[in-house]
Amino acid sequence: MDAGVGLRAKPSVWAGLGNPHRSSTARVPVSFAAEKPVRSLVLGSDCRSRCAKLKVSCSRKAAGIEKAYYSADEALVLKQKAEDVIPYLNDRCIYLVGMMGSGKTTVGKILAEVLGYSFFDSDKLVEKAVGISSVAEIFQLHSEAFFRDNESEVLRDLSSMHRLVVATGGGAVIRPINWNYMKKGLTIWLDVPLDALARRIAAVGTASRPLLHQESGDPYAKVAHLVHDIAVKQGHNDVTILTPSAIAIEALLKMESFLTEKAMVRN
Ligand SMILES: Nc1ncnc2c1ncn2[C@@H]1O[C@H](COP(=O)(O)OP(=O)(O)O)[C@@H](O)[C@H]1O
Ligand SMILES: O=C(O)C1=C[C@@H](OP(=O)(O)O)[C@@H](O)[C@H](O)C1
Repeated sequence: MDAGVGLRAKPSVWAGLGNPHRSSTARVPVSFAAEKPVRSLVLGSDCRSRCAKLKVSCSRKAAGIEKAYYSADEALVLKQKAEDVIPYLNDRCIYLVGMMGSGKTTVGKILAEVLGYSFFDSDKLVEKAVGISSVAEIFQLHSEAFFRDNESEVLRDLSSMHRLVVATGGGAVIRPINWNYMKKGLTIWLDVPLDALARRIAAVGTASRPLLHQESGDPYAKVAHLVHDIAVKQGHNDVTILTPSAIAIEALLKMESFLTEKAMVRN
């Protein structure tokens, strides 16, 4: 079942999902379908493809929130909001999508922690699947297409699982098939203005993000249109500077609002 939910954010407040080229109206593309629980999976098991195999156990693991400090007050709100949303989630997976540096990993770890979900970074799963330790090297030794093939395999396999928060790669939205996989859970788009993205990436360097590393000049010029294309299809939202925990709280609020609305429509 496909669905979407909208939110209007105050201009100075982080919102969520969508198009950085448009302003403060927010829209969260959310979709779901009933699934059977699966405890483990084989990633990239299709021998017809060029994708490698990887067995991933889906036991709960520490999310590892190294940098995402939040106050005791925020921790309380996070806990409370998570408790509100959990009954409506029905163990569905949560996928974070957004540009490189939009905070998918940082926010995803917080969400996983407070929801009691397992956190996965799809880039890391691709690295494991192909046995190469960085995305940059995968691009160098193979190609972007090879990386994308494996990314789709990973997302396909994750889509049969439950209780995961998945930080997808910035380019995962390029392939429509990936949206089909992500539709089985809730998809949250973190929309961050390009200048803020550029500042964050400049702070950490582009070595781990080969798409940006290859570019001279403004590294976002090449990929910004992708966000626009998806935003047109999915709606948009606005994000200004807020802490990762504030963003996680907002994401929980959006999920709750969407899921309770759906429950009311059904009843
Ligand atoms: N809300 C935020 N405010 C400021 N910096 C952030 C925020 N969220 C993430 N960051 C920083 O931006 C960089 C990229 O974040 P990350 O979570 O790795 O993004 P992604 O997984 O989308 O590539 C990291 O250095 C992270 O600490
Ligand atoms: O999907 C992509 O095109 C990629 C996303 C990046 O990850 P983040 O979105 O986590 O920064 C990084 O691994 C690399 O540049 C490839």
